[in-house]
Amino acid sequence: MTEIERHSYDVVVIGAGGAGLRAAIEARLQGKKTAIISKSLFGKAHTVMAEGGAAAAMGNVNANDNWMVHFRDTMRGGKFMNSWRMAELHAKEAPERIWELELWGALFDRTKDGKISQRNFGGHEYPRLAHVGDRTGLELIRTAQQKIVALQQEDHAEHGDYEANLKVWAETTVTRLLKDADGRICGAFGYVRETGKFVVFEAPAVVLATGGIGKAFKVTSNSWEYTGDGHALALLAGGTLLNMEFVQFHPTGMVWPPSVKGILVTESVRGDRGVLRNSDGKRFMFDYIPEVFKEQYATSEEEGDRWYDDPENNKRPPELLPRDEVARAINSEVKAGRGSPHGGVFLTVVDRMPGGAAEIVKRLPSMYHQFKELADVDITKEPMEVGPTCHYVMGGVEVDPDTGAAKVPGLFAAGEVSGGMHGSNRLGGNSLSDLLVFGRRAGLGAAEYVDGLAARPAVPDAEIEAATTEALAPFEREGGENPYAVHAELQQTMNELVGIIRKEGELERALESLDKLRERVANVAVEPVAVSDGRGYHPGWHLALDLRNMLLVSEAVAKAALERQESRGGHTRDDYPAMSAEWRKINLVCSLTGDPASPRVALTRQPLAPMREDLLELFENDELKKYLTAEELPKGLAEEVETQQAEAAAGSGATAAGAADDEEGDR
Ligand SMILES: Cc1cc2nc3c(=O)[nH]c(=O)nc-3n(C[C@H](O)[C@H](O)[C@H](O)COP(=O)(O)OP(=O)(O)OC[C@H]3O[C@@H](n4cnc5c(N)ncnc54)[C@H](O)[C@@H]3O)c2cc1C
Repeated sequence: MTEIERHSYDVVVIGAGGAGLRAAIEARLQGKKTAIISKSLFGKAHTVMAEGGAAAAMGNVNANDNWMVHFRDTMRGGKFMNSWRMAELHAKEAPERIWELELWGALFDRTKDGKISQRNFGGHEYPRLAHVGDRTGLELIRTAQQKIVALQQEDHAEHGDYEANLKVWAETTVTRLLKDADGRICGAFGYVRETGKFVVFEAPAVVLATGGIGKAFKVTSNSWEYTGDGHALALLAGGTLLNMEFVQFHPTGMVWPPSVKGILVTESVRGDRGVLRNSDGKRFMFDYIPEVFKEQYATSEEEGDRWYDDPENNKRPPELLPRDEVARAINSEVKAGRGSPHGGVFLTVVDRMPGGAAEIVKRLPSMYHQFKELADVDITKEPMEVGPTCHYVMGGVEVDPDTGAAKVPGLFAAGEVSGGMHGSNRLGGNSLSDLLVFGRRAGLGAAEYVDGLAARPAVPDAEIEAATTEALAPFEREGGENPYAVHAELQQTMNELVGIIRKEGELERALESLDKLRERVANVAVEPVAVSDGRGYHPGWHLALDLRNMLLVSEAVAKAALERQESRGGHTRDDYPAMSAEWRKINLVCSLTGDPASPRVALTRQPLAPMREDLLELFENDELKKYLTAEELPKGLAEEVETQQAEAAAGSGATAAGAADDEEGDR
């Protein structure tokens, strides 16, 4: 009989990054007995890697900034596929969450007059990223942990037990969500990594805050824990995932040496005057300004450079276009044979800052050390070599924007694991503020859900038995596959066939490969180790279990990418290069179907909710016409567009479908 510990909570938060910690703090503040479960060490969540900052329209550096401008930028960045309600809540609440963080002890960099400093970033009209050098995520996590310790001290004073109402389960991985007979969440099942011991967390509400999926790709900026666990846990529990085709490839990852390929070079380098050049020395981004952004970006180097000191009277340089645009531009330069020696392009800050080398080191300390230590490159003297790297998944658990509730009663999600907020492409800096805004909302949503229950759901024994059997299965197989070999093949498949530029034939090949990999994943085997019933800190076993998750999310990404026949944000189809207003209206929703022992991803098309009239009014008519179909436009404008289309059709004999610029696209 396998030994299993059992613990009971009101709210279980899976993940100790920014979203998880903020959700847990909120649930505890609402009086709920809360557990935080994290497969990484406490304090080592992926959020600590966030460098650039947290976007919030506080207007500290440019008083013209406000939530409406931030909302507009976010919708533009996401190419209007965002859940507009999430983008609205985010833009309105982000400043409050940053000030709250400051009250809890965060030490942001300051402006000369003592306000929280804000820096420029791609796609943001005004300097908007609150930051701590280039270590903002670390400060966010440090502050949230400090708040958690403060709450634990309060609990100790009241109950004589620090963990009476808020306990952290570090290095503990959840492998299954548990449901009661009525299909409601009743807990989670996992193992302690150090000992391999199994634990059941009984709880009526679970918040998923597990981050992203980058480890399904070979070249990624993401850390080891990004194996799509939360996405897969939601699917396996009957939840749905939204628009998984949208995967962000950050334009600037390190390309050399091979051991560090993919590690991020923060966008702050470009925000702080860094420029991109090809092997001819040309500042090539001026050749890649898409139609939809022509109004907002400089067309000459001189104007772009003037913008840093006088943003009111100049347009921003195209190095600060949204990430998808910059990533595709770099990809095109490399493909055209104008890349750097190791397959990227050059990014340089040499001679670009008024304070010279000393200012570079001061403003970009982590980047200076990263290149010096990992690549032996002194960025104050030499350019960096950079190229696209899988960075962020916009797709994620389909949630109610206000409460973070997923489709399964009792399940909530926040942060990178959730979908909708960023549409087809996330703006830099919008994730850290997303974690705070929606982490808080999900914690609150979970607490209110628990308050509304007449009785706690019971955990059926069969659920625990099934989860135990599944977790032990890799030990039961003899002569099976090596999990590392299977993982390497999965990553290669995703990188090569479902990467930055996609084509129908390649996506079909990817799905065939994933089919074969499914059989191999079902056959991965590991040997017991010498301690703790054979399961004491056993990375091979951990990977064997994570593979199920990576396979499911890979299938979701590949299927959705094959279905969406347009190019938009983090989804570029070589065979459908234009953006289509008709496709914009469609969310692709993934769920699981078939044999529960070997489920398959099923896709359905779901209409995107039309934007509220008062939000539509925040945009210029010309901009709306570029994204929306005629019937989605405000009444007067729709009539104007219909007349134009009718005239165009009569003149050319062509059939006009969708909005005026529908098939013009933006790349
Ligand atoms: C290098 C880098 C720099 C970035 N810079 C910025 C930036 O400047 N600004 C910005 O806005 N965004 C930035 N991002 C994006 C941002 O950091 C992430 O999107 C964000 O931190 C995700 O936070 P999260 O709380 O959703 O997840 P995470 O911080 O990743 O936390 C996930 C947590 O879930 C846990 N977990 C996962 N699976 C399980 C499981 N099965 N069981 C138990 N626990 C589990 C993990 O251990 C971890 O504790 C950056 C990303 C990278 C890679």
